[in-house]
Amino acid sequence: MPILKGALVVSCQARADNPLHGPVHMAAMARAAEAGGASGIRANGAEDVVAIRAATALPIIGISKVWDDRFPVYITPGFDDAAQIAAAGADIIGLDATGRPRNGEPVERLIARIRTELGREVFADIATLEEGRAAHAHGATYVASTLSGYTEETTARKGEGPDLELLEALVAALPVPVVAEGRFDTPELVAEAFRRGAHAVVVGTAITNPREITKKFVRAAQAWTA
Ligand SMILES: CC(=O)N[C@H](C=O)[C@@H](O)[C@H](O)[C@H](O)COP(=O)(O)O
Repeated sequence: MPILKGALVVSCQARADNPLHGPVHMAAMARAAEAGGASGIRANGAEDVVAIRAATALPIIGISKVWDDRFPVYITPGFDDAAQIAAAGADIIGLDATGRPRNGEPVERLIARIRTELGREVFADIATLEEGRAAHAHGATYVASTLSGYTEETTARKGEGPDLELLEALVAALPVPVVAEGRFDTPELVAEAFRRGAHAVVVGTAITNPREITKKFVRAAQAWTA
């Protein structure tokens, strides 16, 4: 199932250090997101994807985060990671499509194999316009601003809210659906993304990470009481 135009996709992810880590909590998050009107789910790891697949019929963008000190790429670095996520029930495979070194085959081959051997759409996480163009040329179905602020070249962007300029540039340059993802943490920013031509918007932390949401409120409380 594809991600439809105008979709609000909710990213349901919690790392091992998060009290909500684990498939039971992530499946409940996905059900809550669906009940709230979400049109898609992004999820990490085969266990979470299996549980979410059982909980909802919404399209799932599945990723597999694999950390390896030798390589900067950790979002679905290799074909085996993609195959596991597809087998778990993901409709669409999300991956790091930057040109950075990865533990696996070159990204162009990875994209081609996911499409032909797994029969899945590819959701390309990138950080720059050039990477977006390359991902499209390699056959990505969707191109998303996910990694802006998280690569060496773009770290300066991280403290600055979502990368609306990159979003706009991708929309102008590419004939494929461009998805806004990364620090879209208010309804107003979601509306702004659509105004700038986004096909869909993915929201994670601001909806599904109560620890980080609590921190924001606590900071406000502390600033007031200091
Ligand atoms: C850089 C990276 O690894 N991003 C990850 C990708 O899956 C997630 O940690 C983000 O939560 C997701 O992209 C949604 O973004 P935000 O949580 O800002 O709404």
